[in-house]
Amino acid sequence: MNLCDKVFRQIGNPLEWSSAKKANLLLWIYLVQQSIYQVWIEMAMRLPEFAGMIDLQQVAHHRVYFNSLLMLSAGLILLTRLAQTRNRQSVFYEYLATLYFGVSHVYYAYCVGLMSLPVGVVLAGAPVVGFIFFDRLAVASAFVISLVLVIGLSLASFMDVLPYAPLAQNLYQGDGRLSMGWQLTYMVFASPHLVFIFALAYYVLQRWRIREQEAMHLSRTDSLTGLVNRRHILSLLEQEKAACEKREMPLCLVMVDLDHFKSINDRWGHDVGDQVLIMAAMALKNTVRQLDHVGRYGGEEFLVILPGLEAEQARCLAERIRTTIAALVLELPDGESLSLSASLGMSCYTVSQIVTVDDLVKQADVALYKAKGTGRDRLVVAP
Ligand SMILES: Nc1nc2c(ncn2[C@@H]2O[C@H](COP(=O)(O)OP(=O)(O)OP(=O)(O)O)[C@@H](O)[C@H]2O)c(=O)[nH]1
Repeated sequence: MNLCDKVFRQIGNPLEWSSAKKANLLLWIYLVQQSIYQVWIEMAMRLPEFAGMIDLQQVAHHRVYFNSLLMLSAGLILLTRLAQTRNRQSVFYEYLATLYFGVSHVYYAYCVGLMSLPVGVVLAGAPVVGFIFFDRLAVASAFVISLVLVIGLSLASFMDVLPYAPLAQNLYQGDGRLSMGWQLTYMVFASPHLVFIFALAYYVLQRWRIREQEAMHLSRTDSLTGLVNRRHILSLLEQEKAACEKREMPLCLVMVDLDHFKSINDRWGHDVGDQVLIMAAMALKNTVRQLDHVGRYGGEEFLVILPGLEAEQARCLAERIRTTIAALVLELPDGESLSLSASLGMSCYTVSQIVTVDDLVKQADVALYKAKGTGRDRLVVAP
C-alpha cells in the first residue's frame, strides 16, 4: 500500500460523511480561497506594482463586504462543526454551504469581472465536484441560482445599469487585449479552484481504484479460510494450464478432501468444524511452493494446482500434504484433541496430452473417489 492509499484509508469515505461534515469541508476549502482573495486585496492596496490596476475607492467601499464574507465563512464553519458533534444528519447544511459558496462567488466575480477565467473554472468545476460529494438537488439549486445571478449581473453591466468589474481599472490595454496584470490576477484567482478540482479528480479515481481492488478481492476469496474460492481457483487452473501448454511444461492438480468431516461437525459443532477448515487451509498453503495455488473447492474440499512439476515430483508433494494434514491436531477447550486425515486424488497434464481443464478436474475427482473407497487417508493418482 503506497502513502496515498494509506492517507485515503485514514480519511475514510467522505461520501458517507454527515451533511454537516461535508459542508464543513467545503467551507474550509472556501475559507482558504477567500484568504487568497483577501491577501490579494491587501497587496493591491499597498504595493506600487498594482497602481493603475484597481480602483482604490471601490476597494475601500467593498472591503467591508469582503471582511464580512470572511467572518461569515468562519461562523458557518463553527456552525457546521457544532452540528457535526451533535450528529445531525439533515441535508440542510449541504444546501446552506453550496448556496453560500455559489452566491458569494458571484459577488467576488462581479467585483473583478464576470467574464473571466476564474468564473469559467468555477462554473465548470463546481457542479462536477459538487455532484460527486453533495446532495444533487442542493448543488443543482445553488448552481442555477448562481448562474441566474451571473447572467443578470452581466446583462446589467451590458445595459450600463451596473459597472463591469467595479474594482478593476485598465482591465484592457489600448489594443483591446486583457492587461498583463489582470491576466496574472485571474490566474491567481483560478489556481486554488484548479488545484482543488485536480486533487478531487485524483481522489475520486483513487477511491474508485481501491473499491475495485476490494470488490475483486472479495469476489475471489473464500471468507472463512481466506483461500481463493472455487470460481477463482478454476480460473487460475485455466491460466496455469494455458501457460504450461505454451512453455511445454507439465501441470498437476490435487483434490484434497477431509475425511469424516461431517462427524466432526456432528460431534463438536459447526464452530469447531470451521476451525478445522481454517487449520487445514493454512497447512495446505504452508506445505506447497509459493508458485502453487490452493483454493477452497467446496465444503471440506480443496484444489491444489502444481504447475511445472512432473508426476513423480507432484506425487511426493501431494504425499507431503497428506502427512501434514494427518499430523494436525486441534486442542479443544474441554481437553480433548481432534486429529484429522484427508484423502487426495491427483491428475496430471503432460505436454503430449490433449486434455481440458474439465477433464483434469474430473480425473482428480475420480481418483479422490477411489481414495475414499479404498480406506481414506491416502493419495490416488489418476492413470
Ligand atoms: N463447519 C463447516 N462445515 C461445513 C462447511 N461446508 C460444508 N460443511 C459440512 O461438511 C460436511 C461434509 O460432509 P460429507 O460430504 O458427508 O463428507 P465427510 O463427512 O467428510 O465424509 P467423507 O468425505 O466421505 O470422508 C457436511 O456436513 C457439511 O455440512 C463449512 O463451511 N463449515
